[in-house]
Amino acid sequence: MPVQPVTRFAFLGPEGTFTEAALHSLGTPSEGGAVPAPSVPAALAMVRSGEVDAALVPMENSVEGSVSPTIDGLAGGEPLVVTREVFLEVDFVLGVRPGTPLAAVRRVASHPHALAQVRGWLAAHLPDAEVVPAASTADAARLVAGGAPDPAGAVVAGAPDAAVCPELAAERYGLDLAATGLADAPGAVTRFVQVERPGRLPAPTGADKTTLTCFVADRTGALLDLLTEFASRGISLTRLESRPTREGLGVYSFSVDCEGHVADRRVGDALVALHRLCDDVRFHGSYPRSDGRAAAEVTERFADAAFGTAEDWLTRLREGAGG
Ligand SMILES: O=C(O)C(=O)Cc1ccccc1
Repeated sequence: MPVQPVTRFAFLGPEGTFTEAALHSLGTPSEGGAVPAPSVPAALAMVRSGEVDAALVPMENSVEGSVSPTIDGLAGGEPLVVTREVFLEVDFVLGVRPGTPLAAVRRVASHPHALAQVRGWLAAHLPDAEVVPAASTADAARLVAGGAPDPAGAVVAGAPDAAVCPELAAERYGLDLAATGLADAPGAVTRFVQVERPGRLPAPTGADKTTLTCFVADRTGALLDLLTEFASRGISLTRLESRPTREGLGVYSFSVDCEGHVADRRVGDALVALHRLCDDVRFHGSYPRSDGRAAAEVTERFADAAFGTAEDWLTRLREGAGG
């Protein structure tokens, strides 16, 4: 299959988000090839409509866990596949309009995942501030910059007066840094994924991941059965998330990242079993692990050769041979 170069990327915007930093860390795209989207669903919609070739969106964070709009955006709608992942260490500053002292901050805005990672800092330093969600960290910075103090020195109603954001976003929107190093858990890492329309399957590298959504019937042991298909083939999961299907309380799908590539026999074999077992399985791609770590010990029993030998044996049996 010919590999089409990705030239136009949507990213969770506006300018100055962690997602944009992650995109630039990939060395892509070229001038004018990065298009800010107002939300994750909007970025995915731009891929589906063909307006862009790919989107870079946050998938999960080492402190706050999965980013639901990304998980749900893959699970529903026209098929999309992950073709690359990238990790970025994130830390936060408090951006304020120039001249605003910390004591004057009444309302703090940011992306919910950022707010969750600075909860302790906010409780210690701004215990009375109202905390409001924004579409992204940079959107919060943009909103703060747009707010102006009224002549009496109070903040115009509605605008937040501080943003929890990357230092780059504070700079981009002309904000002062009222505080730096806000993260409650230093060294937190966010994983971003490159999402495309199906049609391009990255070649196996020996250190890959595969992403799936499994829709299981509402019955006793369904999750155990699903997990068994991976475990019995020596496949480790690197992420497992249950998400409501919106059909009613108690009806869930499972979003799974596992080690290995669909071209690996053990992964292909597990997918066949899951297809038989589940109401539906959506394949969201196989792609290289960004840490390059090979699947934890693919032992001889789970290697491609072992599957080949076993299948040859079955073929001989079906041809009437004994053994
Ligand atoms: O809002 C951003 O800057 C994002 O890219 C999403 C996000 C939010 C918090 C941590 C990591 C990524």
